[in-house]
Amino acid sequence: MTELEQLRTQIDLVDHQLSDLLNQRFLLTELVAAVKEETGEPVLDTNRELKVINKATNAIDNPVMVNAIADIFQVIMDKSKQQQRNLLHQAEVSK
Ligand SMILES: O=C(O)C(=O)C[C@]1(C(=O)O)C=C[C@@H](O)C=C1
Repeated sequence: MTELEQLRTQIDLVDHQLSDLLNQRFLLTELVAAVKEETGEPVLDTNRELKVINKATNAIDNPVMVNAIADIFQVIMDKSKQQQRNLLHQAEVSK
C-alpha cells in the first residue's frame, strides 16, 4: 500500500466514525424537537449555539483549526434546526 493509500484508509475510518456520531447527534436533536413541540420553546437558541461551539473548540490550540471546527459545528447546527423545523411542521400539519 502506498503512503497515500494508507492515509486514505485512516481518513475513511475517521469519516465512518464521524458519520456515525453525526447520525447519533441528529437522532438526539430529533428528540429535542419533540421536547420543544411540547414546551413551545423556539428551535433557535443562540446562547446554546455559542456554548456548543465554545465546548467544541476549547481544547484546540491551532487558531486555523478553531475557525474550521467552529464553522463545521455551525453547519451541523443549521442542519439540526432545519431538521427540527421540518419535524415541527409535519407535527403541525398532522394535527
Ligand atoms: O439545544 C437545543 O436547544 C437544540 O435545539 C439543539 C441545537 C444543536 O444542534 O445543538 C440546535 C438548535 C439550537 O439553536 C441550539 C442547539
